[in-house]
Amino acid sequence: TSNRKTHGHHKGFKTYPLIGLLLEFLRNRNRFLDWTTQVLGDCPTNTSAFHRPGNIRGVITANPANVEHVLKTNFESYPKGEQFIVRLQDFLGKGIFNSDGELWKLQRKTASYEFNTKSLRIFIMENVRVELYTRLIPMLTEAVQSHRILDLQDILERFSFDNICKLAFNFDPGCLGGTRKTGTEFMRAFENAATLSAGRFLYAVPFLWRVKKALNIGSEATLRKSISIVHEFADTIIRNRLESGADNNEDDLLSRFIGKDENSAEFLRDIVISFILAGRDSTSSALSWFFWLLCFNPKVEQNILKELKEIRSRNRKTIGDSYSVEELRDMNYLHAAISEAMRLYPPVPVDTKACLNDDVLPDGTFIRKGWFVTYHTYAMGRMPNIWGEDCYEFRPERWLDEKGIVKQESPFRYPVFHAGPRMCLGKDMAYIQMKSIAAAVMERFSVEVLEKEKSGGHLLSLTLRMKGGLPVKVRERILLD
Ligand code: HEM
Repeated sequence: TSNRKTHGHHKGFKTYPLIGLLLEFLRNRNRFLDWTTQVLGDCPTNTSAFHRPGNIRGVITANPANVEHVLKTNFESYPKGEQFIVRLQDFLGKGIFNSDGELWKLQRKTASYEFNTKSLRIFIMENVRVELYTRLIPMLTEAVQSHRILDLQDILERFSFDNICKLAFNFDPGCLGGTRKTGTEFMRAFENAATLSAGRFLYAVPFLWRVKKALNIGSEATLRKSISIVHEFADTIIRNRLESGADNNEDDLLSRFIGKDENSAEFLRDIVISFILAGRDSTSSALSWFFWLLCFNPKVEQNILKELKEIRSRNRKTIGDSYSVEELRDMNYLHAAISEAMRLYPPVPVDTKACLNDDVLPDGTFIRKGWFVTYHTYAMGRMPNIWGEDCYEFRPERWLDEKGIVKQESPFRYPVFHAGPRMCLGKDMAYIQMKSIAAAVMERFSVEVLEKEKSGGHLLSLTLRMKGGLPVKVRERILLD
């Protein structure tokens, strides 16, 4: 770190006359997260202005007080904003993930009510159980027997895509080990639509995508095609459901939204797609990094296995039984280890809002109306003033109190699930899913990451994914209960 401080007197992002940050932006585009983490770490309040041509100006921050101000205290002044909404509109329409103001509030109200119902939790638990026992475990068992190398990230992405489609509109695409071709096609189209929409933020010339869209060429042509596949697919399910009229009483989110308000078929599609996007590859991202980190931390792995064993023996269970919600809740160490993995590798590493009024952030940084503000969750996990000098170490213990119970962390210091009125709705569901998968896999299999020193690079789309996937070999784990 002393080395970094000798770079010069200038703190923050360099600005060149005329071309702004363009040179540095282009040079560092592929290592955006680590570059910006280093710059913010060198700034006195971990906050810096950012400017690149096309009149893109804003503030990037890794400061908890600023995050609280933007996400909560002054929430009304920092919506998603036009820049965000315009780029994602073709794909997401007016869904919860891509709306502000009244439109957002309405969907949020229905959704937060439904996410707190017992019936939804039971539905989620059952979906996870079925996917684990009929797909994931058989697939890993087969890989043990055939010595096959697996891409664990791909498998986890398929798992969570199946899961979120069940939750959203009770459709099982069968992406993991299924034989349904249409399901996999839907997943691919969805992935392309998400990645290419996000790609609209990365143009060196910000509005080039509009030109390509108007001409329907290149990535914009692919995007249009992917979106139409996704939309047609969702429309068919929704039309059938609407036609079934009074019979429509399923446990999924679609039914819950049909039951609540008079929503048009198109709006229902927007709602469903937003939920699929929100719940799609965040848990798989978190778990991929979690399994990767475990390979460097065998002691943590042992501690998790010990905790699982205690829970099994307390509840007279053996390996092969599934865990209840209460048992999952008792897995404090596993919870801590997953939270710790997401501290270092947050599934949503940076997140941006628009600024509606001139304002001064709590640390004194001025921000002008029309600028953006980005809070940098990835950098925040690597700030010594938040987590201490050992912030680069993977240490689940930092999450536990003396009794071994998980401590609540301030969402402004750890905005992995966002914070304030727009905080993630799926947090509990995500932990249920991640803990169920981790427990079921770890007590049956040992996972060996291949080329573990080489892996660990990341790809940036809307979520943080591992470059080149996560190639692993699984072996049967013999545990003596
Ligand atoms: C480890 C897993 C997850 C992480 C780290 C995560 C993180 C986040 C973050 C950072 C946001 C804020 C995005 C923004 O508006 O700028 C968000 C929003 C949201 N998340 Fe999650 N999420 C996870 C899993 C899920 C799951 C499984 C669901 C299930 C459907 C879900 C549903 C949502 C919804 C609906 C929103 C939008 C809330 C709103 O705008 O009011 N999330 N999540």
